[in-house]
Amino acid sequence: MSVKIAVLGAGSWGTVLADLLANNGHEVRLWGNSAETAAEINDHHTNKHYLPDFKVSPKVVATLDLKSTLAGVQAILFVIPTAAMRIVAKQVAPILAETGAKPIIISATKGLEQNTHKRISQIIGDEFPAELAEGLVIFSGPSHAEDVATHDITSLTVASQNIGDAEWVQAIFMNDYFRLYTNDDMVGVELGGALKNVIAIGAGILHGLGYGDNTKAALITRGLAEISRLGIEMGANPLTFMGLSGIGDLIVTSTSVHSRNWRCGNALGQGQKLDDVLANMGQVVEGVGTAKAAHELAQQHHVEMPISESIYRVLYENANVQDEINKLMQRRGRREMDFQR
Ligand SMILES: NC(=O)C1=CN([C@@H]2O[C@H](COP(=O)(O)OP(=O)(O)OC[C@H]3O[C@@H](n4cnc5c(N)ncnc54)[C@H](OP(=O)(O)O)[C@@H]3O)[C@@H](O)[C@H]2O)C=CC1
Ligand SMILES: O=C(CO)COP(=O)(O)O
Repeated sequence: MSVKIAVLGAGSWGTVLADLLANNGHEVRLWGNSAETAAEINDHHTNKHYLPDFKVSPKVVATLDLKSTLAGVQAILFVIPTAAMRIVAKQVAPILAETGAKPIIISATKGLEQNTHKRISQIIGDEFPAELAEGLVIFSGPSHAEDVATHDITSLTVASQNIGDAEWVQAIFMNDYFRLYTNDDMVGVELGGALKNVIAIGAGILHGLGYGDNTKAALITRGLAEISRLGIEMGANPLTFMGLSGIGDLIVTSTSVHSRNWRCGNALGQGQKLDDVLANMGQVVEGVGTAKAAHELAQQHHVEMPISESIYRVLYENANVQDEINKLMQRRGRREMDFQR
């Protein structure tokens, strides 16, 4: 099966996924907002700012015009930062309405919207008619663009309320190094993908401070406990957090030098200022915005998320990291498997 697909977002993940789809035999248009990047991809088959050593398939066509990018496509893959999701969705929806096209919408974005705390599926639900939004497929799991670029074996989750749409997406992406599993738990898959970024900032902080492997394993495991606690309260299937979009993504993001969230935390642990770290990253660090949304959601749902709350205070209230670690260690003793509030 060969399909026509629009990939929206010419950053690191969008570029690698466009390349993978083109190599799978699909017709791919990669839309971005930078004329310079589009020219570089079309003329030199590189995107050096985002992926310095990567050669993009010459079959990927980079575009700047959204209307022509969307013409005749069977699927649209959003791969832009959470902060741009609603802005771009508002540009896409009227173009589809004008032509009556009904492509499958896919999102590989991981985050929660600032102020509303909405998941990506809820933003899509606000901006697109129900018949399109209901088939949305969420694409999530342990997958650094840098590793997929070198065809490292990678497994992900594709979640949809409409499992037939998830299976269609599974089929167009799978190849000998890329394996996808379907899931119908949108809440669990989306929350796992968003909230792990906050814990990954914490893992980076611990590394930057010189803590060892025991500490990092404790953070990851107790981080998963609090992600699960909020997720269960918000209607997720607890088992989803044991899957690729849960523990899988939490492990990769909390242990890899490729992770922007981990690198942000590492720099903070070494004493750098958040504003400087973000200015120097040159790429999105989703966990910073998500930490605020997680803090607000935890309060709203009366769920204890002590690690995420500490990271929130470090990021937004200039709290001292060592004081926060001490506070976490001095909490009263708990039962391990307590997923109640
Ligand atoms: N990188 C990875 O390994 C993975 C990333 N993800 C998720 O994918 C999403 C995108 O991440 P990633 O590709 O890494 O991000 P990058 O920071 O590498 O790139 C972001 C891209 O989005 C573009 N963009 C930003 N705002 C707009 C807008 N309003 N209109 C059009 N394009 C816009 C940027 O354009 P410009 O260059 O002009 O600023 C840039 O091309 C994030 O939610 C991330 O968590 C998920 C799994 C893996
Ligand atoms: O989600 C990711 C890997 O699965 C990418 O993580 P970072 O955004 O921290 O680089």
